[in-house]
Amino acid sequence: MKQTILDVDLLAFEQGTRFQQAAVVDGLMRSLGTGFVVTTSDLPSALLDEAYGMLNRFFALEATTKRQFNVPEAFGQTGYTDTLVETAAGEKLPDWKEMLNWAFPLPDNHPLRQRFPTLYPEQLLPEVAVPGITRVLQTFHQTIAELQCRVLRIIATGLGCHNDFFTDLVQDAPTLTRAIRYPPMSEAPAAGHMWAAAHGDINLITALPRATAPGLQVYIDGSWVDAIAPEGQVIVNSGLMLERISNGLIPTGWHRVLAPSQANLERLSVVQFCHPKPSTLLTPLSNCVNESHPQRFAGVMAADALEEVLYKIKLMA
Ligand SMILES: O=C(O)CCC(=O)C(=O)O
Ligand SMILES: [Fe+2]
Repeated sequence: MKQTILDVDLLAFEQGTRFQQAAVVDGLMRSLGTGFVVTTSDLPSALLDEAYGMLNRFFALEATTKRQFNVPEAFGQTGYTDTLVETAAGEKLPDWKEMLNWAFPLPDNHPLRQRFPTLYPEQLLPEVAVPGITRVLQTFHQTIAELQCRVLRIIATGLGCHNDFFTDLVQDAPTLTRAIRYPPMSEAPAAGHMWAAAHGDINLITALPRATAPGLQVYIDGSWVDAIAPEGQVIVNSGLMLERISNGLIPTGWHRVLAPSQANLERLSVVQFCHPKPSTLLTPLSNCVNESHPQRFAGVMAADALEEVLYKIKLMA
């Protein structure tokens, strides 16, 4: 059967009849069989445009200025990451992209920060270079994080759990928002680099609002398909951690970012990786294990799974 990406109606789940709720859950689970689903976003279009405007100003700065916002010991979990650093697992060539990452700041003495300092670095945003950027990017982060929680409630229901199964797990987690600039391919240092080589994300789910240009492709039924988030909607893809928890029932959504043929085109995107707390033991849910689906994965701590991937993608040098 050909699988397709469906649009899931969050309000029908939250305010609809039992029958409507069941239809939403069913549609979401069918769609996530591809690793992807689309949903309406509460992100005001004006906020997204304001964020892209400020990010454009940041990425247009001199390379030496941008590098002042790099935090070497943060492994790409906050601040600026230069081009040609992140490398998809198993790939030889690094991606042709530069990034700014940020998360919700936790207090110094928060027990999760004390225990997992690598995953909770002191947040650094380029406020001095682009005044006002912190407020815009933090509002963006909060709005999308709340949207991801709403999607997770439907996923939890689809997995046969209480709809709040993920709510505590994502509280104070190192959920990360990432702005990416993909420079024109004509400026790449060698042939063979991609904007972002094929990969699955490590986290639970990732939200991808509209970008400034095409390029995102998703792997469905053995082929690469262009994916463009329509105005007012976000694409959500499932990550490796959700695949593990669901015992493979929800596969990881494989994707890549391929530059269109115009060699002088650049692209900006902002995506958010929704994480569980690093102390979470990610283990297949008993609901998802039966005779025809034997337990595929052992339990692993979320922090270990994340650090292993940060090492493999060359963020943890
Ligand atoms: O830029 C995009 O549209 C996707 C980015 C992405 O897949 C990632 O950073 O993991
Ligand atoms: Fe990704």
